[in-house]
Amino acid sequence: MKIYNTLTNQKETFKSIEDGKVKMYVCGPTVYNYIHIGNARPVIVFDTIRRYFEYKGYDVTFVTNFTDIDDKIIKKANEEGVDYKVISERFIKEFLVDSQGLNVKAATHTPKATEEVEGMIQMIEALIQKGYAYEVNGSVYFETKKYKPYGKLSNKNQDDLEAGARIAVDDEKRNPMDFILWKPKKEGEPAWKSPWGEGRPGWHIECSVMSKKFLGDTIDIHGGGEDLVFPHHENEIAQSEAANGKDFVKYWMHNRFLNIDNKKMSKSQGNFFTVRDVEQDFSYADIRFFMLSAHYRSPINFSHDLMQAAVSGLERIQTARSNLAYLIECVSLEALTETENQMVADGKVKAFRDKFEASMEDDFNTADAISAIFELVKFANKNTSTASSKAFVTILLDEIDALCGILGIEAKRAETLLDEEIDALIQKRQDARKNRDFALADHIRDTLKDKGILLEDTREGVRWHRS
Ligand SMILES: Nc1ncnc2c1ncn2[C@@H]1O[C@H](COP(=O)(O)OP(=O)(O)OP(=O)(O)O)[C@@H](O)[C@H]1O
Ligand SMILES: [Zn+2]
Repeated sequence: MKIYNTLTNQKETFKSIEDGKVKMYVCGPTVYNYIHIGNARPVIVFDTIRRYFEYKGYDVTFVTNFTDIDDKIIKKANEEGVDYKVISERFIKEFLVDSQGLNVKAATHTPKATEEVEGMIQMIEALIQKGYAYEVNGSVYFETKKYKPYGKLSNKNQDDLEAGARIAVDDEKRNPMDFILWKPKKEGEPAWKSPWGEGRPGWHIECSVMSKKFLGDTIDIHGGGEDLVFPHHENEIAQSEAANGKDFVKYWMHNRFLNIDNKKMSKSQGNFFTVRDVEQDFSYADIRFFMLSAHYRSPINFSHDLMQAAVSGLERIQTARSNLAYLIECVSLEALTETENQMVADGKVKAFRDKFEASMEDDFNTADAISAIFELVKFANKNTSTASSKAFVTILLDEIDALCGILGIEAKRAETLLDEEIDALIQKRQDARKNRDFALADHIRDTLKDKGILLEDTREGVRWHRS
C-alpha cells in the first residue's frame, strides 16, 4: 500500500510500526459552530482511510480530539452570556450528529482538551527541564531554535522563517518563531492551576499530549487539512520529539482544500455552507459520495451543480442495486448458468474488486475506486435479466454492497417515510422504553436508521432528521 507522506513529499510503501496494527490521530474541530462542508472533508477522508485499513485486516486505533477551549469558544460564550462549556458541549453534540449522518465510524477515543490539561502541564514541564521551553511572566514558550529539525515537515528553513517574522517591542518571546505552550489567565476567562500560575494551554500542545496518551510516543499516521502543516503540525513535531526523544509520526497525511469559487471555504472568511445546510437540500449520503468522488490530495470545488452530479452518480449505483434486489425476488433459476459460471471463473466479476483495491492502495484514490464501482454497475446492468440465476445476481449485488461498504457509501436507497409515520414509530419506541422493552426500542431505532432517519435523544424529547 502506498501513502503520500508530507514529511518526505513522496509516496511511500506503508509499513505499520506493529504488525497488523495502525495507530492514527486526526486533528479534530474547535467546537464553536456547526462544521462546514470543508471541515467535513478530513472527517470523511480519514474515516475512509481507517475503513480501508480495517478491510485489509488491520486493527486500527483511531483518535480524534475536540478542541473545547479556545478564544473563539470564549467569544461565542460571552456573546451568548453563557459558560464556555455550554458552547463546546452543544457543538460537540452537533458534530456527532453530522458525523453519524455522514456514516463516520465512532473514533476509538475522542479526548477533549480540557480533560487532558494535567498531561499538557507535564509535557510542558519536561520541555522546560530539557531546555526547549522557557517561562516569562506566567507564559511558557517553545524555543524553536533549540529544536534543530524545526521546519522539516513544511520544508521551511529556520533562518527564512525568522527573517519573515516580526517581533513586537514588548514581546516576551526570545525569538519571533517561538510559540506559546501556556497562556496566563485573562480576567473572566476559564483557567487551570499550573506551576506558572493560572492559565490555559496553547493549541499545539493539546494534540501532542492527546496523541501520546492514547497512542504512545510514535504513531503510524497523523492527519488533517493542508492548512495544518504549518504551524500546527510542525509545532506538534517539535513538542513531541523534543519531549519524548522519539520520532513522532511515520506518515503525515493532509487533505487538500474544498474550495468555493476557487477559494478555501473557511469559517473566518464567511464563505461557507454548513453540513447541516447542505443536508437540507441533499442528503448526508450525497455529501459523503461527493467528497469521495475526488482524490483527497486534489482540491475539490463545491457548487450546487457539482453536488447534483454526485447525486446522479450515487443514484446510478442505487438504482442498479435495487434492480438486482428486485431480480433476486423474481428470477426462478437458482444455480449459476454455464455462461455465468464461465464469467466468474474467468475473473470477470473479481476484476472490479481488483481495480478498486489497486486504486485504494495507490494513496487511497477513492475517485478511481468509485470508477471501479461504476464499471461493476455497468457490468451488472448488462449481464443480468430475468433469465439470470439467483446465485449470479446475488454475487453481483453482494459485490456492489461490499465495495460501497468499504467506502461507507450508501448503496441502498433509503425508503422515504412520511413525517407522520416517523412520529408514530418514535411514539411506539418511547412507549417501549417506558415499558422497559429495550429490545423493541432498539429495533425501532435501527429500522428508522435503515430508512435514513436518525434519532437524537434530547432533554426536550426525541428529535429526528433524515440522513
Ligand atoms: N475548505 C477546507 N477544505 C478542506 N479542509 C478544511 C477546510 N477548511 C478547514 N479544513 C480542515 O477542517 C479542520 C478544522 O479546521 P478549522 O476549525 O480551522 O476550520 P476553518 O474553517 O479553517 O476555520 P477558520 O477559518 O476559523 O480558521 C482542519 O483539519 C482543517 O484543515
Ligand atoms: Zn492537532
